[in-house]
Amino acid sequence: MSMGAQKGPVIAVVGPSGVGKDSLMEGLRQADPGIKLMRRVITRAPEAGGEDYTPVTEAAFLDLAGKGAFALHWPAHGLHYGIPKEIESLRVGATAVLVNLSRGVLLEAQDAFDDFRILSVTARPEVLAARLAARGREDAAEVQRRLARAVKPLPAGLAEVHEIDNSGDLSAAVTTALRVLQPVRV
Ligand SMILES: Nc1ncnc2c1ncn2[C@@H]1O[C@H](COP(=O)(O)OP(=O)(O)O)[C@@H](O)[C@H]1O
Ligand SMILES: O=P(O)(O)OC[C@H]1O[C@H](OP(=O)(O)OP(=O)(O)O)[C@H](O)[C@@H]1O
Repeated sequence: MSMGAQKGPVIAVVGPSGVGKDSLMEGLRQADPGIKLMRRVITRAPEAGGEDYTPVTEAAFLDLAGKGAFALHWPAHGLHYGIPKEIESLRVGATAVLVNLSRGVLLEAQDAFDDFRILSVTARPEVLAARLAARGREDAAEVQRRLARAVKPLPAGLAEVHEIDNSGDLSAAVTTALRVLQPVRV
């Protein structure tokens, strides 16, 4: 890193499956090219659709974790997810780096990053169900399991949480999110 290079904050985007985390992140990047998205390492089959991710086998994931390659990693939905330590270099010169995290790793993330904020995305339950069905990445049984964990609360002790309702138009949620991120810009 060059002397004096500015590091953008890490913005965790969290909320239940189908709420629109990835859509909101993509909308924010399109609205401001200085906003970067952190690509996750996931033990999900390649070409499953949705977000841009790095697909790996379970053995490769465990090897990477063992080598200390991840700033954060966690299991969910029968998969493993990892955030490579390269997130720190992505922050350099960025307005912000957005990363899709489990609600379960937020306290750990708050300790891991020196400038950390949270966008907590919400939508009405019937909206979640309709969106997961329409997305079509998971089968009906997996959709039901995801809906069952939709109400999981955020942990206590988080310093900065901004709630964004994405029950309506995505563009409205993007506009609201840009507004709440405004004060963090330098
Ligand atoms: N505001 C919105 N209005 C309509 N559809 C939406 C909206 N936000 C997201 N979607 C759609 O809902 C589905 C789930 O969104 P996604 O971004 O994959 O959610 P998440 O990453 O939280 O699981 C996708 O098919 C997406 O296109
Ligand atoms: O502990 P939770 O807050 O419930 O989150 C569990 C997992 O769900 C999301 O994954 P993913 O983006 O693969 O699924 P989604 O797009 O259906 O939310 C999120 O990024 C976590 O990895």
